[in-house]
Amino acid sequence: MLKNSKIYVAGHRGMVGSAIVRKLQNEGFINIITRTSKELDLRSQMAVESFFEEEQPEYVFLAAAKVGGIQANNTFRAEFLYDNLMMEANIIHAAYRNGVEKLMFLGSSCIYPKLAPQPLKEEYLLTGPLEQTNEPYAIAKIAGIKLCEAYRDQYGCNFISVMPTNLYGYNDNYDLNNSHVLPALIRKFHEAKENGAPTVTVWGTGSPRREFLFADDLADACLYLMEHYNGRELVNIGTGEDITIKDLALLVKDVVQFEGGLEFDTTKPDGTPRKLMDVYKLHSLGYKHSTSLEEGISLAYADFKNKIVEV
Ligand SMILES: NC(=O)c1ccc[n+]([C@@H]2O[C@H](COP(=O)([O-])OP(=O)(O)OC[C@H]3O[C@@H](n4cnc5c(N)ncnc54)[C@H](OP(=O)(O)O)[C@@H]3O)[C@@H](O)[C@H]2O)c1
Ligand SMILES: C[C@@H]1O[C@H](OP(=O)(O)OP(=O)(O)OC[C@H]2O[C@@H](n3cnc4c(=O)[nH]c(N)nc43)[C@H](O)[C@@H]2O)[C@@H](O)[C@H](O)[C@@H]1O
Repeated sequence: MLKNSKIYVAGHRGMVGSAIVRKLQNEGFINIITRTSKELDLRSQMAVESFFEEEQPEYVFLAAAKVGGIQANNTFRAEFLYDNLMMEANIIHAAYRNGVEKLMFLGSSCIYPKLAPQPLKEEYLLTGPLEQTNEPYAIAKIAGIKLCEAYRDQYGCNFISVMPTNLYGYNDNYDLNNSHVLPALIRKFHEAKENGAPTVTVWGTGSPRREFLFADDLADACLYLMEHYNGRELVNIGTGEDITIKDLALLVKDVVQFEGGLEFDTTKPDGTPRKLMDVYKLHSLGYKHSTSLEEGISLAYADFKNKIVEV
């Protein structure tokens, strides 16, 4: 990408999209185009085609999606399947029709089978049944991967797919019903501390393991791979380290300096027991994350506190 290349970041207001825009700006890219979902509903094929015909982007980061944690995925199953299918199909097809130089599709670690061997290698895709709570979302993401592969095979498009692990960071979603675990715990511990509550409720048993990558590190990896990777195969993006939900909760408790206890609500689902990414390919391509979980949680917590002050 040249500094004046026309780069479209779909989903620029989201946690990942905003991190990618921040990284592009910091690297001196001066021709970044964006649209909010109100300006451009990516589920509309006509609107997406008109946008691409008019703007003719050269590079596309496809970071727009219907995104949420385990409860949101399990509640809004139709929306997670339909919205994500429509957005990716419209953008990928319009990118092909308008001769986009290169497109990056963002999938997710939930595409891998629920009980696949750990750590998850890219070739484990479609080798077993998926986790039920986020199967619609995972199916949509797998369809996005297959679209990129098929457009490469049939039309020679340079469309690449990357699979991020669980993410957190600036501009995260802190809605307790729809968010992922880490932002939810940050908010719960903060509010418990402020309100003098004796305990914080953690969903599930606390025994599942999860891997967490700081969103700005993901953005770094996305730019690195957009510049250096042109392959057909998936690339996992993660830290290669995971932690139990219970130990994560204790870590957040310490960062927030909450002095009460934990309670576990086992009426809530645990989801996949473990989904640790094998990051050998990413590392062999020359990229490794830089933000530790402890440091990242402190940064995310500071951002959360700034946001509630803003409100
Ligand atoms: N967060 C994670 O833990 C995680 C983990 C793995 C992979 N990912 C992937 O990373 C990408 C970004 O995730 P995120 O956490 O940044 O999500 P996010 O914060 O919820 O942002 C999603 C973005 O998508 C846009 N969007 C949603 N529906 C749209 C529509 N119908 N038309 C146009 N834009 C629409 C939203 O735009 P507006 O703000 O303008 O409405 C928003 O900016 C997604 O592909 C997700 O699957 C996320
Ligand atoms: C990367 C993302 O992974 C997601 O799966 P997944 O990690 O289970 O999604 P999370 O919602 O982050 O849940 C991870 C684990 O944390 C537990 N957990 C504990 N307390 C909480 C809480 O207060 N809120 C939430 N949300 N969880 C909590 C939850 O039960 C589950 O075992 C997929 O649903 C997404 O689609 C995406 O793929």
